[in-house]
Amino acid sequence: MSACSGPKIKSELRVFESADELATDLAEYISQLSENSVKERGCFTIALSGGSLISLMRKLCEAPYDKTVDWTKWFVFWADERAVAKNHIDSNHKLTKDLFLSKVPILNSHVFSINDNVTVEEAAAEYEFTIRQLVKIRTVGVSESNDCPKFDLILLGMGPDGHVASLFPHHPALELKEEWVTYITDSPKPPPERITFTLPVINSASNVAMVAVGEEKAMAVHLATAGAGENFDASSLPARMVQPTDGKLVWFLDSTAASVLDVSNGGSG
Ligand SMILES: O=C1O[C@H](COP(=O)(O)O)[C@@H](O)[C@H](O)[C@H]1O
Repeated sequence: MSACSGPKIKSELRVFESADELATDLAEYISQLSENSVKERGCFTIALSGGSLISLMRKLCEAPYDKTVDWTKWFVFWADERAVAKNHIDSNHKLTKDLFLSKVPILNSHVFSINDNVTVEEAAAEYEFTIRQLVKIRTVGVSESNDCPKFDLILLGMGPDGHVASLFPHHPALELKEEWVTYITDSPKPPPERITFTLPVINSASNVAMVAVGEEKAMAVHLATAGAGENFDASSLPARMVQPTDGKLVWFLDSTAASVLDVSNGGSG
């Protein structure tokens, strides 16, 4: 692995020769954050995305983590979900259940999946209400800078277009300031209806990890991490808008996703 500080305050880039090496380090990173949060707060709140990220978490289900992580203290959320049935192939919940949740002893009552039996508008409102209740009792922390939830860790994948969670380039959802959770009905990537955390929630987390593998993401990685000119339109690249206010951002990249990194960023490519 080569590591370096990213261009923004409190960000770090980790570049790995292979996706397998990335998966090894990602498991260790998550397990360390879990241990710290359980020590400090008595629980660990983690929000997951879908896509390639979930298979990159595979080493967490193996030794030593299967036995060393305090799974009963985990509270699991989704940074975004597609509006399909929970047993549908496109469901982020199904993917997570098949590849991760079914392999570790996280309590069912600590898994906060998004309702697939109501409209996206209702599901978003219900999910936000649930999170508000958990913030009230401090299972989920609260940001010192605003009233947003402060998840211990939000894990984000990134599409080749730079989308994160279900926040897509130039979408009005990128502008939301008050909402914690919103819905969209016009996703450029199918399925069109989705529920997603807003940027204020993502940027209020204690830790955000951005995970990207594959050459098709190299240009988006470069643009999201490089210094930008004054005229750069941030909304053209949602990943660039991920800038935790008080938390720490770490990028996990394989060598192909890092292949266009600026040398000035310290990226080894
Ligand atoms: O549609 C989505 O795509 C992104 C990126 O997925 P990837 O397979 O290219 O890594 C994912 O992070 C998001 O959760 C998902 O809904």
